Amino acid sequence: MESPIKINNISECNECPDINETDYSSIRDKMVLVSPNEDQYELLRKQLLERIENGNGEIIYDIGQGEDGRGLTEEEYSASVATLQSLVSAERISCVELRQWECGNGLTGQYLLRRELDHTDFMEIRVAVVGNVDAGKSTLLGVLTHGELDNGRGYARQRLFRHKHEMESGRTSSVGNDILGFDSTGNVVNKPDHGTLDWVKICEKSSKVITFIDLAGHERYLKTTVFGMTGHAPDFGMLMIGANAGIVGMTKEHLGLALALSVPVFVVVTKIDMCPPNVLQDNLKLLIRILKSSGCRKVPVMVKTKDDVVVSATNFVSQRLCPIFQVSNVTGENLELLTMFLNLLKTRMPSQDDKPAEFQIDDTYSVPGVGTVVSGTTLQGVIRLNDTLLLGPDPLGHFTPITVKSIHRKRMNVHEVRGGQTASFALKKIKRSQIRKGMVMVSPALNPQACWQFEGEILVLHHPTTISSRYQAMVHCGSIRQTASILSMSRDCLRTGDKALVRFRFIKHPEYLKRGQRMVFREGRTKAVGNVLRIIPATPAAPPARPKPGKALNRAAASPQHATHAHGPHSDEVPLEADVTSVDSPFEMQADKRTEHGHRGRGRARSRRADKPPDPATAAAS
Ligand SMILES: Nc1nc2c(ncn2[C@@H]2O[C@H](COP(=O)(O)OP(=O)(O)OP(=O)(O)O)[C@@H](O)[C@H]2O)c(=O)[nH]1
Repeated sequence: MESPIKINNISECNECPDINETDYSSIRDKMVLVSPNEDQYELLRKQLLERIENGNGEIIYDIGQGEDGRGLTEEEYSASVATLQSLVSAERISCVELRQWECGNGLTGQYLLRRELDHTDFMEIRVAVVGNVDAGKSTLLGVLTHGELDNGRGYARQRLFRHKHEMESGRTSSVGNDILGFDSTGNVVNKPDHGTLDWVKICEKSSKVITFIDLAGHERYLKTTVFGMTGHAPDFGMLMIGANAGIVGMTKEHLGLALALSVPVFVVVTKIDMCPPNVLQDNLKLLIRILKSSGCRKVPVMVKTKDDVVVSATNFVSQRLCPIFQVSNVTGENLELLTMFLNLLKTRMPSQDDKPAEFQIDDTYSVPGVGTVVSGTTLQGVIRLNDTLLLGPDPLGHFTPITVKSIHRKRMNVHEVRGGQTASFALKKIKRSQIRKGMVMVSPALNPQACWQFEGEILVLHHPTTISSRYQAMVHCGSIRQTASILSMSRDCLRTGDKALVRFRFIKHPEYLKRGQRMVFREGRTKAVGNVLRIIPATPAAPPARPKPGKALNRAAASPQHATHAHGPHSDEVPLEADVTSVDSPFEMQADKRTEHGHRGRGRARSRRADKPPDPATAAAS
């Protein structure tokens, strides 16, 4: 079948590297693969290995595609496949046919080439799962990871809930992780034993592991959901929509969040087994209209066949494409298409091994027999056992040398971890209370600097009235989640749709930020998104002096409208650091109150979290 989107030549695919040093022009012709001479065979081999290296261990290889648009005869096609198989046979690379179709009078095809990794290594893709309450998020993850269908009454999700109140209410409240492993030929390796999954076994058998970041659908837990989207560095977002409920509640909010953070999104419409066809069609029409609207500017693609899966997975990294799946967790309809798509996803985060190491902390633990453990994402570089990194910033903006005692990836003991991979580190000689989410561990070569203040360019997506100086809201940036107040801005006030250059100041402690990072600034339904443009480094140990009241501040004091947005104990002056740290932001307290239920639950049930890192025994052994 002809696919709706055309890929004419493999060199147009995103994973194809720039070919610079070696001249591969003599093997570009599709006929070379049919019967290469010795030199051409060697060039083909070299090019293939280079492409796999640049593709982080896997590529999709096209056979029979050329400018004449004619494909190959059956004999030529078989000969090409035989050459390809011979090329990979000596290299521990698997070769699996993805699709074959007629093109002109001939045949063309696509093959997945994936490097077989040793049992301690695997590719890692993170998928944030978002969508309104009851869209079927936890159920789909239960079905995908445990291989058993749902009964439509909450059977499959039971395995994923982490807290007693979640079991009782059927609602997810925390950020949870579930994994789905694929071997080098694309088969799912998850094999639950009495309903539970052994993560280490899955990772050992996998060449690729998808980590689902299961986020809460209820508005009450939005703060946690935003944290999941920013702090867990997802490669992709999976937006779930219940077929008969359609686009309701938080669906648009979650889609907007993914767009704001430039996370490519695919949509999964669930419950098609229980939805009247006309309702499904109406909801799909609305979804397509929203995706195509000027706010989203996506190209929706209905995924109905394996061909559609391959085409959409190959073009997905472009961010414009938005594949839409229609599935049932009860009958299993179309779940094989979704699984195949997940198998073909590629990480968006290159490992950048040559750069100094950088790791952002998204959680901390105290594990009996092991000590303090931090979990998070390696943003760049390589971190090895016994490496000494700088941990910080502490409340004074200092960074402390810290030694990595053991490393776990998905609960599996490893010797090193690289950019794009999540990990947990056991640390020597530090108390858990000295570490908080949002801190980093970086190579001393980076000479890290903490900042109280930074400038960002922001776009206000929604605010009921006007935002002016001294307005306070929560800044989400990577795993940083802290209330910041606006010190000054390039405009008098900001309304929905306005863009401005804004200077922020954190109210509790300094943070480690980097230029170019995406940020979300939100409080309740108010939301602004943007980029960090300039960091104003703090002088360690000396809290910043009281800022001089500037133009914007005087204006704020003069205008009653501005004054309504000024929060904190001193409404017409920016308080000293000591003042603000002693009084929590009313907004943060408000937000905390909203998530109180979830937080209490998290505290109580922390030891039962599925993503809790080490099993004390194994970690201690390392
Ligand atoms: N008939 C049918 N029922 C489904 C399907 N998917 C989920 N359900 C049911 O829908 C209900 C809600 O599913 P959940 O997985 O808890 O929804 P959720 O999106 O995770 O909800 P939150 O955790 O609160 O965000 C459960 O009773 C599921 O059994 C489906 O494809 N078909």
